Amino acid sequence: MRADLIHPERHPADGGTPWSREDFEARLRERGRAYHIHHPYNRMLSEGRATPEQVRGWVANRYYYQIAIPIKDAAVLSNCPDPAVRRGWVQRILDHDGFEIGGVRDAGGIEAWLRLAEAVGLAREEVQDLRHVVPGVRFAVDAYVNFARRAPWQEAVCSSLTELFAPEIHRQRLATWPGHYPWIDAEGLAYFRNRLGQARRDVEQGLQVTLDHFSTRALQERALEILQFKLDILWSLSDALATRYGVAA
Ligand SMILES: O=C(O)c1cc(C(=O)O)c2c(n1)C(=O)C(=O)c1cc(C(=O)O)[nH]c1-2
Repeated sequence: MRADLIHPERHPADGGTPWSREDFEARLRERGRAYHIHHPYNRMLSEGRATPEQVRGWVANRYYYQIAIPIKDAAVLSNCPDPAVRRGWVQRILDHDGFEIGGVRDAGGIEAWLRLAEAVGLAREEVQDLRHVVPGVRFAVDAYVNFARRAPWQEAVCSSLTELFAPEIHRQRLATWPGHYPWIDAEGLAYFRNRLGQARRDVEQGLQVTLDHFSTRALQERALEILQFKLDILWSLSDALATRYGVAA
């Protein structure tokens, strides 16, 4: 992990005039230009140039990210002393792990991802035992979880803000995959549909915490670095997939 991400004291205490909330948010959103939606592996997937093996490789490897997310969110909770923030944040764990409360049952995002895996022709067992997960994906995802464990909780919250850009990539899959990949059972795409609403709610909370906490110019610049670190994690994950499965020109 980059030393400056775990040692905030290496940044100057006063980096100048703080940006307004609107300006700061606009700068965070502007980082979407480096989102993995622009990675060649994702472009291949969304433009219909992926083989079944390349689709399956992506789904099986992304499962490792899916199962890491609630562990990451539990790390945020464990570092956060504010019950009001925890009350909102705990919902993320339920979103992914599912729940059964008062007769209401939701199978959760990990189960939805396994259904996606089956829809693309993978057996649950070969996804759950992680046999397809390549080292670069493991390292990238583990870096995210480790950052959330060790950083102040507000920084871990900030690192989740790639979710600002996630609804667009989910919408892109919903719009393009059925036409390009008719061999995938459309029911398997439910994960992406479910995330549209969940990500919007997540982003509201994550953005609130970030805009409140990173209030000096030096902190705001640090927030941008943290977001870039997370963008790099997702980009590296796709790089590792491209190395393993190739990218069609
Ligand atoms: O499919 C994607 O491209 C994508 C990206 C991201 C992201 O930007 O981190 C998330 C998700 N999906 C996702 O489904 C999800 O639940 C999620 C949680 C988080 C997070 O950092 O807490 N990111 C993402």
